[in-house]
Amino acid sequence: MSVETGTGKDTAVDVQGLVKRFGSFAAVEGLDLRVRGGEVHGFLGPNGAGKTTTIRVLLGLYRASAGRIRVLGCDPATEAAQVNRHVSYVPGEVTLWPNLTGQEVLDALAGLRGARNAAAERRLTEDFALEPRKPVRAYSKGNRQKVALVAAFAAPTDLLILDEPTAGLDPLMEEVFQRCVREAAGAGRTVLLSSHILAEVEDVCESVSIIKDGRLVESGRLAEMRHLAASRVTARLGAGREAAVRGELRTLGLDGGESSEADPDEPGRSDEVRMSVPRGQVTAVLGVLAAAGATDITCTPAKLEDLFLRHYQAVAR
Ligand SMILES: Nc1ncnc2c1ncn2[C@@H]1O[C@H](COP(=O)(O)OP(=O)(O)OP(=O)(O)O)[C@@H](O)[C@H]1O
Repeated sequence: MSVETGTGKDTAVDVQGLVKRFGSFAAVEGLDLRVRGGEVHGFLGPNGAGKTTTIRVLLGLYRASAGRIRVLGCDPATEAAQVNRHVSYVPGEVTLWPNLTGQEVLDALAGLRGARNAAAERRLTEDFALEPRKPVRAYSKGNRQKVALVAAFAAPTDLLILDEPTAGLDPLMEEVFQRCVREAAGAGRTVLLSSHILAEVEDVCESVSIIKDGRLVESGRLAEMRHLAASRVTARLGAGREAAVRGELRTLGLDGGESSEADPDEPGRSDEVRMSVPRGQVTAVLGVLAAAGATDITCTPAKLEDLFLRHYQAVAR
């Protein structure tokens, strides 16, 4: 199945003005979300932001209260079977039939789907070090998660919707997961990844949407976000230079930075200044610091984590 061509670019997920109410409570309030075909798209937001609710609407498990939703060109409210044929879904808490073995679960899931790539399944079972002969009731949370991941990646689907899929995976398996995501994208599949593991998102996603209180607060390509985010600059200033340097930083439109007191146990050491500097001003700031004879100058490029965390603060509704 090919993705929808609706906005000039192939769009795998196209959500406009989604509202989902539970009684009088709006879990999602006018959300726009667009995922282009073939990209790995991070779906971020604090607890309770509405990610799982949105995903459930995408899968046709919840009916939207309002909005236009298209998944691979289909409306999940009326074409859920069509959507589910072409979508792999992994929830954060996988529940499986406890009396079946891992392999029997994979057989059952493939049977329900009606399509299977047995070779991919065998390879993924090995990659994720899954013990397919064990009964599911003997599996740890991480192992149950692995069964769902093997089934999802092995299925011949165009879109993977992964809702906190790596909760419970150990670091080695996290690596396998990231490799699988990259391979899926390399094969032209689209991935929508909801995750609280910011490093994971930073490593595998090309673009992200951040939601809060059921609304989109930021969306875009990570490379561009990185470019917009500020760098961290620290330096040590000689005694008596601080006021002059702060004055010069203010003329550049910066707030002069924070400073830490000189360590009383090390009287020879001067004060440290720390500041957040927009990328375009880094060269000018380094020039000011160098001219003032600053030492131990460090400049750390923007971490996406800082950008993300900005949106996680002040969550209370
Ligand atoms: N079936 C439901 N009935 C009533 N309220 C619900 C229901 N499902 C979710 N909610 C509420 O909707 C809001 C959004 O929940 P949702 O699970 O979508 O958030 P989330 O972004 O996935 O959070 P988390 O990161 O914690 O998994 C929350 O306030 C939640 O309590």
